[in-house]
Amino acid sequence: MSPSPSEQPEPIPVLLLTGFLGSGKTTLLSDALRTVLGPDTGVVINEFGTVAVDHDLVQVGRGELMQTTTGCLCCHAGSDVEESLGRIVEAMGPDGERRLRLMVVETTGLADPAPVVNQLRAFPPPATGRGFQLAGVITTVDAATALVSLDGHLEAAKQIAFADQVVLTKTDLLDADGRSALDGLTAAIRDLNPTVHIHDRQAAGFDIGAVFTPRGYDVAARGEDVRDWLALEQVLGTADRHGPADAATGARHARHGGGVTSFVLTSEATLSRDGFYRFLRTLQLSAGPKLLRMKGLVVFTDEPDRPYSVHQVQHMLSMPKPLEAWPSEDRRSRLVFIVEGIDPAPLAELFKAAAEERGSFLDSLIADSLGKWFKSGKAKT
Ligand SMILES: Nc1nc2c(ncn2[C@@H]2O[C@H](COP(=O)(O)OP(=O)(O)OP(=O)(O)O)[C@@H](O)[C@H]2O)c(=O)[nH]1
Repeated sequence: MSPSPSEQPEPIPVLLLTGFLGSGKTTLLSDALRTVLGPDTGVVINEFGTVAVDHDLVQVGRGELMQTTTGCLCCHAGSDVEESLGRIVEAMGPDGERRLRLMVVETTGLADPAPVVNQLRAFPPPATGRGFQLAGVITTVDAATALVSLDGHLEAAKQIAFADQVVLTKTDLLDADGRSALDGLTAAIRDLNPTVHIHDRQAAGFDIGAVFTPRGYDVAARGEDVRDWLALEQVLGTADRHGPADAATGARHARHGGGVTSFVLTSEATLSRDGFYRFLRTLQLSAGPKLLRMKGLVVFTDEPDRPYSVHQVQHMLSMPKPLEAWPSEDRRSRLVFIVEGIDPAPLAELFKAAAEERGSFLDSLIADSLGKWFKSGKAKT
């Protein structure tokens, strides 16, 4: 028999953390875990590719409180969110459910929030135990690239429309032109979501605790578009909108972004540092807006005991940064790419040549690859 409402314990609040590719979700979450979220917070991280990297970049040592899912949550919302949250509760042991204060679910940068929000709102009260309740949607917005992302990707707009808290990131990277464009970006956010709270991650008074405080999530406060999208999702269900994976590369052909694919490049062998830097430079010079996101861990031959994290978001490349230690047993170099119209095969060749530092071969490949990328039938002009 279900417990009566007066006996029903408080559900575990769930915060949804979303935001377009590379907008700073994992960085914000890591900071929150370090500063304001205690050991009573469970975390589910969903990644687009087949190889999880964010899990390694968040924090070492969260053990059973961390679950990673690959494949896109918005395509498998039903099973994945509930199962992952349930696994965390289970792993905490008999007393775990009572001790959990909060769950945070980080989606992929390409996730459509509508099916995930629908799912989180629809969890029925459990026959026993606490169950889960959506307690807020936090969306990170990259001040340096958001206007371009909003232009080409409906998901970026939907992520803002569903938020009750928007966190503007990377305002520290803006030059004078970027600063003056900031008013335009704020206006675009307000157009999509007039009542959202907007925080600047880099402002002196930024209150990360307030952003990660569970609250009620009121769909009625989010506007008509959000209500329509939620209703539409209920009709459409969670059909696989990313399409089948390519058998050879594991690349997935997404219908979300019209030709967005993901693939991963790995190397068991350590990489030549010079070769890898040339590989990065080539990417930055040639891929342009076709490269939506690249991230991963690499290990260099001259420093085999320490991995480096590497990030590129559209044209913005962050140089590799050393991590203090290996975050897991997996000691391969691995790079996850999310691209729109780049053929993975020449990129894989280029990466291999870089790893081996085949100098002149690398140079000839660079020239070849550029040609292949831009001649590719899949490439957009
Ligand atoms: N300068 C600066 N860099 C930032 C800021 N926030 C994030 N970054 C950097 O932006 C890059 C991407 O950050 P992530 O936190 O991995 O972004 P993400 O949204 O989790 O990325 P995906 O999960 O791939 O969509 C990393 O190199 C971060 O260090 C910020 O406020 N300022």
